[in-house]
Amino acid sequence: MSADQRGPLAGLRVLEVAGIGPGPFCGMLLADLGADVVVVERIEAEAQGRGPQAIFNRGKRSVVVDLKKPEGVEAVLSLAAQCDALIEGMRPGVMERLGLGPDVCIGRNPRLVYGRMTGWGQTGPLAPVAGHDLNYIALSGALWYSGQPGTPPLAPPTLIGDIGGGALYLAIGLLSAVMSARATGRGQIVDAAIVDGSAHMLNLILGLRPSGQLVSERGASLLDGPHWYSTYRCADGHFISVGSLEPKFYQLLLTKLGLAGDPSFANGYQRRTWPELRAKFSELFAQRTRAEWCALLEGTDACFAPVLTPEEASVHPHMAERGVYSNADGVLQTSPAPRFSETPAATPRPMRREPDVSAVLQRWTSR
Ligand SMILES: CC(=O)SCCNC(=O)CCNC(=O)[C@H](O)C(C)(C)COP(=O)(O)OP(=O)(O)OC[C@H]1O[C@@H](n2cnc3c(N)ncnc32)[C@H](O)[C@@H]1OP(=O)(O)O
Repeated sequence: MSADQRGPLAGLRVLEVAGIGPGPFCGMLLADLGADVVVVERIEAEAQGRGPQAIFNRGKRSVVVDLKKPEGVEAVLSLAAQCDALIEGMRPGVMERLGLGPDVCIGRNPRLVYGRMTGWGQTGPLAPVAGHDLNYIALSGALWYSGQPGTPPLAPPTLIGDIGGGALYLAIGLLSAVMSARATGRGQIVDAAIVDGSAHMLNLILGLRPSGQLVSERGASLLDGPHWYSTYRCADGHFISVGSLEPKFYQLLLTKLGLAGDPSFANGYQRRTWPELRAKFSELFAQRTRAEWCALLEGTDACFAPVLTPEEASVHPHMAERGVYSNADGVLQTSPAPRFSETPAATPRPMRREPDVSAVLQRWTSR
């Protein structure tokens, strides 16, 4: 184990076949927490610069291998034989065609956890076709919930599908299967599909259906309709958020806004009042700048926060004190999460390219 592999996953060896989006993000998460992640890059892989790879490949090492050559496939099999987990995110069937399918890899290493990251999953009528985050969450039911009446659904770019429903579910799947392999000596395949993960994430809000707090009509549910759970534009064009879900916090918000005595807000929990009260809030919040609303509401129990850009977030006193963002190597990025009291993660360093596969094998077989 090298000195920079610090964190709760130190000693875990992961082989990542280079892909796009959720697979590499999962590899970054594991590397952030101390795993030794080696990426199998394509021959034409760009040199690591300040592109997107600079962040999601941080903390990893890489080797360039041509998987279209038998010796390249054999080299990757020799790495698979020495690691705990493998991540691949190609179209179903591609790894098998290359001679690197789960049967072959687990045949070489019975304890291997073989992680497969896709949008549609390994099975089902859509499994073989191309798609991206937005398509996967649209099909899963997770996209439907976003948006206001009369507007098309809006999803935070790739956060719900690629990251929430994809990379994070792959990570928990891999770590669960590694725990199981350590107990039983048997590895297995983890089929992490964004349609499964993003649908699974819906369970929290699906729980609101029986009570009628989640309904099919846009803008009429507990978390997309009320004026007290929304974002608003301020006088300077910036935005703020209020999320005063509980009556005592709503009352405080009204008091702070000077609306406690206004009878129209007294029934603010009744759905029929929401469109009118939302319009009133919009008018009110448009009268002052974001900074003025922060001065009035931030740091109180009114459940308020300004909507910040990542650059602004990085210097906000709360975020800065916790060191959530860093500017490592001149690239704005966020720090490893979550935090561990006994095995803190190391500060991520840029990916380093190994001269060849034998350099990795030497490290992986020397301990
Ligand atoms: C913004 C987002 O939503 S990101 C999430 C995108 N979706 C996914 O990742 C889901 C799973 N992946 C996929 O469905 C597909 O990989 C897609 C749609 C992303 C891309 O499709 P394609 O570009 O057609 O790639 P596909 O995965 O089918 O094949 C990869 C090719 O690269 C080749 N390849 C991969 N690594 C190497 C290597 N190191 N050396 C040589 N060839 C390589 C494979 O052999 C394969 O070529 P082949 O079909 O000739 O055998």
